[in-house]
Amino acid sequence: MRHPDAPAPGEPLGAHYDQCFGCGHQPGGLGLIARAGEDVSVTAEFTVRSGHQGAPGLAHGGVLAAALDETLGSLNWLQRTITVTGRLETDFVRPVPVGTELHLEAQVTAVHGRKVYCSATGRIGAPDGPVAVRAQALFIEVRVDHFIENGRAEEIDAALTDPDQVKVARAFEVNP
Ligand SMILES: CCCCCCCCCCCCCC(=O)SCCNC(=O)CCNC(=O)[C@H](O)C(C)(C)COP(=O)(O)OP(=O)(O)OC[C@H]1O[C@@H](n2cnc3c(N)ncnc32)[C@H](O)[C@@H]1OP(=O)(O)O
Repeated sequence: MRHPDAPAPGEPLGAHYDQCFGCGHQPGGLGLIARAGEDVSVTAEFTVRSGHQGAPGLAHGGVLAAALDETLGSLNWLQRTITVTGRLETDFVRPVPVGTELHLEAQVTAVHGRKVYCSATGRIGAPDGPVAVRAQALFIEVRVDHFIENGRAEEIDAALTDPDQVKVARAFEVNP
């Protein structure tokens, strides 16, 4: 399951796309930073900012689901495949105040053909802090054509001519 050329445990994974809401450099994004873990697992952190609020002083549930989704999506780096979220089931266990550093971890639990089953947890304040959110997810392996055929032409054209982006696509897809 873990690809032999996967980043070593502890290695930062970087952004799969600079404009990504989760891991890219978007001013209103999550700014989530993920690292490779042991086997097929990752850890990640993101700090809840005022622009992430739903109720006063608390993180929006959709933002927390996005953080889980992004962390789960980072598992792509360890498998060297491209997968997208097919199903994401989320448990919101505790409210998460603005200013919280959320510590996330995710792992692959099973693979059946193109289907990758995985789970994730987000904890408040520390890797062993109280559990705030949990997710069970199904990711489906796709080819790079999934993006080329479905993405807006403007961004696709820019991505395909960006050497850094092409390098990322190659790092995910062993047989492009
Ligand atoms: C230039 C590129 C750079 C690299 C970019 C990296 C990006 C990384 C991004 C990471 C960012 C973070 C992550 C994000 O935010 S990813 C963004 C959010 N996700 C999406 O946009 C995905 C939208 N959905 C689709 O495109 C299609 O539905 C997919 C591709 C998922 C499947 O359609 P496809 O036609 O291909 O396959 P299939 O329908 O034959 O299904 C195949 C199998 O899967 C099973 N199944 C499917 N759905 C479900 C479900 N909901 N529950 C249970 N099972 C489900 C299905 O029964 C079948 O099983 P079986 O019959 O074989 O047993």
